[in-house]
Amino acid sequence: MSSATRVAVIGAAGRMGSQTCAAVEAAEGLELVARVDAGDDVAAAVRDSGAQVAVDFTVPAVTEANVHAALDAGAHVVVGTTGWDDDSRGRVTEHLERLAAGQEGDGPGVLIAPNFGLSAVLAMTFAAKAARYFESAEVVELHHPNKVDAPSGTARHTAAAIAAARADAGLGASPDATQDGWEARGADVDGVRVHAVRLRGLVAHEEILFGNAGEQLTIRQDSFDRASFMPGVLLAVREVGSRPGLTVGLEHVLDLS
Ligand SMILES: NC(=O)C1=CN([C@@H]2O[C@H](COP(=O)(O)OP(=O)(O)OC[C@H]3O[C@@H](n4cnc5c(N)ncnc54)[C@H](O)[C@@H]3O)[C@@H](O)[C@H]2O)C=CC1
Ligand SMILES: O=C(O)C1=N[C@H](C(=O)O)C[C@H](O)C1
Repeated sequence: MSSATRVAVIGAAGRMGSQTCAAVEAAEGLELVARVDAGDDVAAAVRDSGAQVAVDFTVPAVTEANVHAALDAGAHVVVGTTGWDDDSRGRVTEHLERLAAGQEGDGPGVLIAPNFGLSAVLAMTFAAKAARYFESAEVVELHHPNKVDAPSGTARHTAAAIAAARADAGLGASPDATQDGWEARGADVDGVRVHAVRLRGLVAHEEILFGNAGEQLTIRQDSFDRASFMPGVLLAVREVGSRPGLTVGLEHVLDLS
């Protein structure tokens, strides 16, 4: 029997899922054992294939249920799908704790990464470091028009990290004299304005803008091709089994946090 890590991909027919299947098939030490998509029984597919790691690239409405099903089927889980919040992450943590309590040794791991692209992870890390030094901060995310959610998971994660850094530094709200037309000022994510562009030709891009009197810092990253996400996905697949509990963000795996 092969000693390769057995991997199931959920959302296998989608843009990210199909690339992930190809990347797993081409990767040394990994074996693709299940392609799962809408209409399939996730728990049965993961259990029957003997998958050790399940990767979820589906849609926000179903990703949490898929994670619980894959955990119950005995797999570690890597998640790239967006739509997670404190409540859904909390339920996964409780599930992981229940599973760990019922077994010897370390329990399973779940790694949720809003973005697997190195340029995006670095941009978020740099933005979190820069945030304390600037009076103003805003985020612009730009994506292909087939994307179903806005703002992007990456932009939410970026804005939350900026907001936390600003709070730690004792900064208040960014200056903003707007009285009318708030709908044009983007979404409010933890007090940081986030703007979403949907444009044919784009894949996934983010610009983080910081301003002080007389100066500006712009951090920009571009994923021109979904191939850019694959090294991060494969790294997560290889690492998740040695990280019991819930990890949020590839920055922790890359030692950037
Ligand atoms: N973390 C990251 O680096 C990245 C995350 N994403 C996120 O990944 C998710 C998927 O993106 P795309 O692949 O572009 O979407 P997509 O729409 O191309 O693919 C989604 C797939 O999920 C399937 N699906 C729907 N319900 C299902 C269910 N109940 N069980 C199994 N499969 C189901 C669909 O049939 C489809 O094949 C989105 O949330 C997106 O924001 C996308 C790119 C990178
Ligand atoms: O839907 C996408 O395409 C992407 N989704 C993720 C997000 O919402 O941040 C990651 C990346 O931006 C591509």
